[in-house]
Amino acid sequence: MLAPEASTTLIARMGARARGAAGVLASAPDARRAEALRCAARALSKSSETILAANSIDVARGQDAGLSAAMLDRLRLDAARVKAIAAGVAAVADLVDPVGQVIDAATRPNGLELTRVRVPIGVIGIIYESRPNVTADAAALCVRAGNAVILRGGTEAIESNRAIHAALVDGLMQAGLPADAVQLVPTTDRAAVGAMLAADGLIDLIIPRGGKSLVARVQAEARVPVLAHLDGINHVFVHASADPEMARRIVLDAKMRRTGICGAMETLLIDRDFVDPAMLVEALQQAGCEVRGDPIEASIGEIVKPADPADWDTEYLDAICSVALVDGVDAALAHIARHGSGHTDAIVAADERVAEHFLARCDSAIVLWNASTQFADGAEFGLGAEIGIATGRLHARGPVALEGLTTYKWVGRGSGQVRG
Ligand SMILES: NC(=O)C1=CN([C@@H]2O[C@H](COP(=O)(O)OP(=O)(O)OC[C@H]3O[C@@H](n4cnc5c(N)ncnc54)[C@H](OP(=O)(O)O)[C@@H]3O)[C@@H](O)[C@H]2O)C=CC1
Ligand SMILES: N[C@@H](CCC(=O)OP(=O)(O)O)C(=O)O
Repeated sequence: MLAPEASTTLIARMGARARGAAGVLASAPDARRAEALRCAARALSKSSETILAANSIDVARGQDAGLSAAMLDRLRLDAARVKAIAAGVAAVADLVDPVGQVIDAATRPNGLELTRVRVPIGVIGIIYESRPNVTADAAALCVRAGNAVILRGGTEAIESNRAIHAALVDGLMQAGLPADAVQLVPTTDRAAVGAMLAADGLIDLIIPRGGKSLVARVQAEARVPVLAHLDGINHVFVHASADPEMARRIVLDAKMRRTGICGAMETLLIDRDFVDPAMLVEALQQAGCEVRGDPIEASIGEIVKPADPADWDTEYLDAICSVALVDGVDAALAHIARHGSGHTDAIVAADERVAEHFLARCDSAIVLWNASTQFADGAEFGLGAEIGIATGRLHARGPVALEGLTTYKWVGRGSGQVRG
């Protein structure tokens, strides 16, 4: 266990080094930042065996600790996955540089020319789950957008993360950029997470990517601005006007394509006037999903397990789903407002007016009409990659990639104007 003062000192040192590196990155030419990522991609490929050996230590420890099959799958690497990680880093190098982009420009009546120009945020701290590919993805996106990053990955992935981090640093140094641009918190002690959350002035933005326990800690302790990437209690609402076959396909995909990702549907809301609610419930059950609902509602078919109040607020991340009948779109919106987590919610409807009402009123980061919630993904949105899905209310919502990792500044060009 680290004493709180020791973790504060550790993060303060890392933050100071990151600040120095952020200055270098922000002024480095685009080609240099891109080159660093290409070198890092090559270093990752070359270190494949070292990374896999480190990963096998993590996986063995995870097995001993009784990690679930889903968590072990997220943790485990093989040669193909390492290759995909390296390819992902190289792909970020090919994205268009956001730094220096002019967002808009105007000339004031007095002749003062104003532009808004994209700039890096500075030092970003990311706290994320035990999934080693996130170490490379997050670092690559931060560096490409001119930011230094402090990475705090999940405990179970520490050895894998150390090996991946070493390759990333190798790439930075080959391109003449500072190693301190990408730092990995060297301890798994959660005191370091607390120190990151309190590191105002050292870290400019914290991105917490995780579930309930992390949410609670961030809410209680964060003194640094937070771009929350939190849980996905996602809904699909099937309106009375929905085409039944389209509804069936979307509901099945939203729940069952991958049950363990944050974009999976957790609650199905069906309009009481929809033609065949039981068909949707049966389709889920036949696909192996446990459906929890109100067994008294005969029209939703045979419900083996009743839903209790906690179900509406549960992110199962598993082949389990809650289902409720609701009276129209406004009742669905009220349910989502009460129980949703601001991640991704969808409506299936043929009635355009109802769908547009839902899209306008549902206040989640991603709202979809006639499409599966599993599209919540940076690559699917054409962003090239993602840090994750931002679930808060700040400027960057939904899939966050390069643009979300920048801020802007106003640049004024005058010819001697004074305000007088
Ligand atoms: N919105 C998005 O983009 C994404 C959201 N998620 C969400 O993440 C969750 C699944 O991931 P899971 O593995 O359970 O993630 P956890 O929330 O358990 O862990 C994520 C990270 O937070 C840390 N952490 C958790 N609780 C605390 C605490 N109390 N104090 C300090 N650090 C803490 C963990 O550290 P430690 O190693 O010590 O446990 C880990 O580094 C789901 O809710 C999923 O929806 C996942 C991916 C993307
Ligand atoms: N947005 C990504 C998944 C992000 C995610 O949920 O990650 P994880 O919980 O670590 O498996 C996708 O749709 O593939």
